[in-house]
Amino acid sequence: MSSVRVLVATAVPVERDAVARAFAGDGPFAADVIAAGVGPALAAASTATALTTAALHGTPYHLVVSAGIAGGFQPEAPVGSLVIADEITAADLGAETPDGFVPVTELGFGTVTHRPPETLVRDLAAATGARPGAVLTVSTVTGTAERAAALRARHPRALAEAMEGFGVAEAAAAHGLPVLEIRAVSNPVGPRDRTAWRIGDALTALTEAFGKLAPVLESWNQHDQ
Ligand SMILES: O=C(O)c1cccc(C(=O)CC[C@H]2O[C@@H](n3cnc4c(=O)[nH]cnc43)[C@H](O)[C@@H]2O)c1
Repeated sequence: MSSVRVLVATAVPVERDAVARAFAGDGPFAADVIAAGVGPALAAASTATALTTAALHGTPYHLVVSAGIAGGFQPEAPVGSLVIADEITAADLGAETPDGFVPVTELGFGTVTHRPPETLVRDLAAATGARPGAVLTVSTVTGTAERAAALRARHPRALAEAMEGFGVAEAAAAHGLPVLEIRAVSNPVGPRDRTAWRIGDALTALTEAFGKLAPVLESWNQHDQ
């Protein structure tokens, strides 16, 4: 393979622009960055459309990345820090029962977790300083300490929650492609407090992280493909 082609799916245009800033100028790999929309369903639809279009044009992607800001579980993922998913899990895809939440997999359907390539996650974590761990995908932003505690009780390895990773991962899986999720923490997961958001700091951290991706992806391209 001559050059690795990467599709980065963010939710909104400010995230897309933060990632694209890191790719300004000639780089050793081709990356397209799209604002795929907020939430897992729109993210999945937009990502799948982009992947199919590229494949039909004879320029398929080799890797898909979900990226953007996220809520960080405290104290493991402080505001401004970076997280890379070693597990992308849909945390609210299931059924509420008298005995608690049951994931769809236990109801006999589908999947709730996608796992990014282990060595790539390890090498990107080392290159960017991102902490590896589970990143949850939710359709409703957590707004209470009780909900944050319940999520952590069900997912003790969770470092962050966001709203698109699982949708992007489902689209990648439908195309047989590996997926990553890289998030910069803009707010703590927990009680709603808009004064605690640090979106600018998180976007800066996102640009810095993507600026460090190239050598790792090149080496992955040569050795793991
Ligand atoms: O209104 C609120 O209280 C509130 C709190 C945090 C985030 C939001 C959003 O609408 C942003 C959704 C957008 O950003 C990602 N994101 C950022 N922080 C979180 C979070 O704590 N939980 C889930 N998603 C978050 C998400 O991926 C969306 O793209 C509103």
